Amino acid sequence: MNLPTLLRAPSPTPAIPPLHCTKSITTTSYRNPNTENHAIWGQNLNYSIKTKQGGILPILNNCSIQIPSGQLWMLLGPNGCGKSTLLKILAGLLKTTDGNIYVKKPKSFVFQNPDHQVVMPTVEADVAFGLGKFDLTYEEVKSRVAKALDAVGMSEYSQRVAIAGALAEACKVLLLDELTTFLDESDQLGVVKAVKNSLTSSGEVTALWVTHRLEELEYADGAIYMEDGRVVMDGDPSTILEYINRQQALYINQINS
Ligand SMILES: Nc1ncnc2c1ncn2[C@@H]1O[C@H](COP(=O)(O)OP(=O)(O)OP(=O)(O)O)[C@@H](O)[C@H]1O
Repeated sequence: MNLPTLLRAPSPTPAIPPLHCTKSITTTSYRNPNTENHAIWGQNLNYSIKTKQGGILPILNNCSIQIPSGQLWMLLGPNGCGKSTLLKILAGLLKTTDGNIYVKKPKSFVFQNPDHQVVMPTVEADVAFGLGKFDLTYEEVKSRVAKALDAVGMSEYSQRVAIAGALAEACKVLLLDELTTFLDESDQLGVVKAVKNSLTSSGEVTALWVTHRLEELEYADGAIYMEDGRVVMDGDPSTILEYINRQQALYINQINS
């Protein structure tokens, strides 16, 4: 049995419906990177993949982004708009087709599923260690470990361990991909607060956090909204939230009419 692959159930429906916007609204204008004030900067990033049929599928289209140092920014947008791709490009896990990038180093990418970290969080594996002497199925071990972690209020600890691993490396930039997707509401807010506290106490770590959960915006210093492979809006989280709520209302009206 592969203990590190223990997974939690996926969270309920994403908060953001497939919105559609046809033009840029209030994106910042991007000049040369100010590396003193910005930890993350990307200009006109393009990324496409080759399809099995030999065609080209564009994923990012002239996508530009900049995040001030020492702040927590959230990256939002409908499913498939390119958030994870952008994050992986900033992390250096994917190469852009073209565009310019600056990301302060050291940087670390924390995956949605903590089991995908290169250095595995050992929380679940440690809890499961004593179960080796029993003849249990994978599902039984998974369920016992989940219940035991729940019982001591540690369900969200794998994510925290993954983040701690990044902080231990003295990372200047944390790139966090939907960390709270597998967590319930109380664990979710615990992880957001842990990241926010780490940033506040260090003063020099910058984090970009991909999320679908609008309630997390409360903890953000800034937010970016993407559609169709590009940034359409960035800045104050409450302005982004108003925009998303307006678009959601329009979307619901459209499907009801
Ligand atoms: N290797 C790949 N092969 C085919 N399509 C891909 C590949 N990688 C990404 N895509 C497509 O690119 C688009 C953007 O993917 P990405 O995962 O970046 O979106 P996302 O905004 O993070 O989505 P989600 O919110 O659902 O996680 C999606 O339509 C996805 O299906």
